[in-house]
Amino acid sequence: MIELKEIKKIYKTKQADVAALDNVNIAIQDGEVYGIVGYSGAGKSTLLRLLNGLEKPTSGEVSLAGKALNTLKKSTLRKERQKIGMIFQHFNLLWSRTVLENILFPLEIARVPKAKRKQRALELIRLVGLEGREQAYPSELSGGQKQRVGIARALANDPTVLLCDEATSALDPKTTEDVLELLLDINKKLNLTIVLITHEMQVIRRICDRVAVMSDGKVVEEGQVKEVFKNPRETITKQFIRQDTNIDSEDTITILHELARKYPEGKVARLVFLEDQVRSPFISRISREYDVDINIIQGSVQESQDTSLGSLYVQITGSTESIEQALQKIKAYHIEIEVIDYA
Ligand SMILES: Nc1ncnc2c1ncn2[C@@H]1O[C@H](COP(=O)(O)OP(=O)(O)OP(=O)(O)O)[C@@H](O)[C@H]1O
Repeated sequence: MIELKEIKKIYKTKQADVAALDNVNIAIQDGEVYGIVGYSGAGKSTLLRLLNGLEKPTSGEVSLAGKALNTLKKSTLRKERQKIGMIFQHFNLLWSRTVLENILFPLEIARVPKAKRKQRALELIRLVGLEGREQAYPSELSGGQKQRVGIARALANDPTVLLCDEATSALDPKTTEDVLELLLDINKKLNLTIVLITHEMQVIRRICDRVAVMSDGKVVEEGQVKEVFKNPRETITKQFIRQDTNIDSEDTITILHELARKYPEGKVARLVFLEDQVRSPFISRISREYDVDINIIQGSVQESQDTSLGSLYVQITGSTESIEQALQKIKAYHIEIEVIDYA
C-alpha cells in the first residue's frame, strides 16, 4: 500500500510561499489503478515527485509498503526507489540508443549480469508489443511506440509501482486508447500498482479503479471511478466529466434553450446510469406508465474499466404531476437525475 498522510508541501519563493500540497491524505491499495486529475497548477506533479522520493514533504508522511520514506537511510531509500517505475509525457528516451539499448540501460545501472540483461530486455519487448523494432532508434518510432519503450524501460527492474506522468497527453486518441489498454493489461498480468496523473478525464474513465480530483493543492473529491462519474459532487469534477462526455456542446445548449422556450411546462433533465445497473427499456416503459413524452435530446455511451456509462439529455413533457411521478420512477431504476433549468 502507498500512503500519503497529512502531506503539506510549501515552496518558498521570493514573492510568497506557495502551498503546492495542502493536507493531502491518500491511501492506494496494491494492484490498484489510481488516477489523480486536476488542472494545471493543482499540485499533481508535486505529489508524484513525493511518491518517487525525489522530493520531501514540508510536513506529513509518505510510506510505501508500510515504510515511511523519510525515515529511511539513503542506501535503503535508493533500494525502495527501485520498486517504483515511472513513465513520462515526453517519453524521456535516450535518442542515441536503440530500443533494445534503451531498455538495457536501467538493467546496466542495476548491475544485472550481461546474459540476463538481454534476456530480460527481450521479454519486456514482447510484453509491450515491440518485437521486430529492437534495433530502431527513437526517432524512427511513432509516439505510441516510444511510450511502449518507456513502459518497458520502467518495468525493467520489476517495480511494484508504476507512476505515470501525463503518459498519454502527447498522443492522438487512438494511440492513447492502445497505450491505456497496454497499461491495464500490465496491471492485471503483473499485479502492478499504477498511479497516474492527468488532466484528461477520459484516461481516468478508461483504466482507473479510483480517482482523486485535485484543486489548489487539495483533494476535493475521491472515490470509485464509476460512482464519481455517476454522481459527481464538486463543480470541478462535473466540469471534467462534461469535458469528457462532450455533452455540453454549444449545439446542445442551443437546443435546450429552444425546447425550454417551446415547452415551458416540460422539464429538461440529464440522466446518468451504469450499463450494468440498467438493463430494461426504462424510457418507453415510463412514458407509457405515466403518460409523459420523453424526448431524447442528446446521448452518449462511454466505456469504463468494467462497465459502460450512459448519459442522456431528455425533455419530459406532460402534466406537472405526471412529470414528477416519472422522475421519481426514473430514480428507482438507479439512474441519477439532474434537472436542468435552461429557461
Ligand atoms: N519548485 C517550485 N518552486 C515554486 N513553486 C512551485 C515549484 N513546483 C511547483 N510549484 C507551484 O506549486 C503549485 C503546484 O504545481 P504542480 O506542478 O505540482 O501542479 P500540476 O497540477 O502538476 O500542474 P502541471 O500539470 O501544470 O504541471 C503551482 O502553483 C506551482 O507554481
